Amino acid sequence: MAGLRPTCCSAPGKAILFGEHAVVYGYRCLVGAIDLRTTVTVRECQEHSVTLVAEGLHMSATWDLSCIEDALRQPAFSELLIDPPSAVHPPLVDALRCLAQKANCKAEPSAMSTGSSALVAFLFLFLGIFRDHPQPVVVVVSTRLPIGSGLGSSGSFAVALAAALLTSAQRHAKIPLSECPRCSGLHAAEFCADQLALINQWAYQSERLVHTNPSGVDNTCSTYGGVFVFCKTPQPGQPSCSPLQGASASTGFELCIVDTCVPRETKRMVEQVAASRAAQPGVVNPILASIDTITTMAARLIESQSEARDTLLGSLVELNHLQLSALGLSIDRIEEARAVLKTQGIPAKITGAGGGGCLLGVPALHHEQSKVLEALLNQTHRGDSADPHFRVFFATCGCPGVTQHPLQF
Ligand SMILES: Nc1ncnc2c1ncn2[C@@H]1O[C@H](COP(=O)(O)OP(=O)(O)O)[C@@H](O)[C@H]1O
Ligand SMILES: C[C@@](O)(CCOP(=O)(O)O)CC(=O)O
Repeated sequence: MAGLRPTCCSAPGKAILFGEHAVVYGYRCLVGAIDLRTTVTVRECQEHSVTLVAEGLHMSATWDLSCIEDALRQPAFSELLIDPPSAVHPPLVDALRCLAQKANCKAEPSAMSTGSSALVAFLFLFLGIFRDHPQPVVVVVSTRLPIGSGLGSSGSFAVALAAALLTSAQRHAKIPLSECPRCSGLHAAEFCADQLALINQWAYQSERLVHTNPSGVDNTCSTYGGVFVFCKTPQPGQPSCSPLQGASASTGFELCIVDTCVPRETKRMVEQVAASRAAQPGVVNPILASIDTITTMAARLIESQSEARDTLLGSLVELNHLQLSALGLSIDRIEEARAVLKTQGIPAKITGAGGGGCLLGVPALHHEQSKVLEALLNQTHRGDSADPHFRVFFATCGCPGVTQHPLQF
């Protein structure tokens, strides 16, 4: 068989402009890929082992290759790990968790709980893609995204990893880059439509392992890039995506992001909304439906060249935040940041799952203004001095999706 092809791929994070949580229930969501990317390199390993180095989590994990080969002979893997995947069955999840625990792991104790779902996702993708010919590899993951903050770090991790593993497995990948007829004419860094669909399919199932019930917006945005309206369809993993038209969508636009630096887990926040919806459907369902109305209005506004656009978008941002807050997704620190932003005339809303994480402000400020804002936020912060500080930064929205890069040796 062909040897392992050393590979480097990156995938962007995402910012949900409008529609988070509602998107889980089949409503629309407006999302853009941002220029903070996760990069994955895959290289052959000299030892008889498989190693994942997750730099952002300060964690590394190694399995002896024979341990992986033994696992692959178990029915949970040989029968339930299908290529390409369309489901993650509970016995497979249990078997992946069990194998994750067999890793020789080096990590700060604080990274262990965050890291465990990363290990399960990694094993799912590695075993699934290399299932017939597991090879000794070292996989290194680095990211410019804050992890667990609402900017889609897990989706970009899954997409960059799936792309890098599929590319490096070459012979095993269903559509090797060099042999795909649709690829002729594409830039070397690009993937063709079939490859993107395959990457997205693997990444979506990987996201299901981390989040249980993801809408699929994060992995789809990291795969395809751009700015688009996303909606789940009854076919799992086959969403409807309508790219935004107009100048802003094609050139991209800047977002002002405020990170509260309060960690939270998407899975838990999604479960919280599901519990409220089950307890109070008559209250929660109309909120979700009205989020959809705002999402549609915002998409039309961004496409328009209206002079009043920023002002109108600002009021939609404000309204959408109040809806998310009514769903119980805000916390004191988010409201504290919003109050400071308001004094500067910047409407801001939760982006992503909420409960901590990031806010996005409209319109974006100049870089110098953002430093003043960051200082102001940290000065007026009423919390304990041991609390992490607010961070203010920029992201360009509308960036390219998953990409291959030349490998630096
Ligand atoms: N760069 C990375 N390296 C390893 N694991 C990652 C990375 N980024 C994200 N993850 C995984 O994704 C989880 C965070 O997902 P989530 O709670 O959805 O936050 P986010 O909003 O950033 O996607 C982490 O706990 C970790 O398991
Ligand atoms: C809350 C949700 O709509 C977005 C979650 O985004 P993030 O994982 O917080 O980056 C969940 C989902 O779409 O699966």
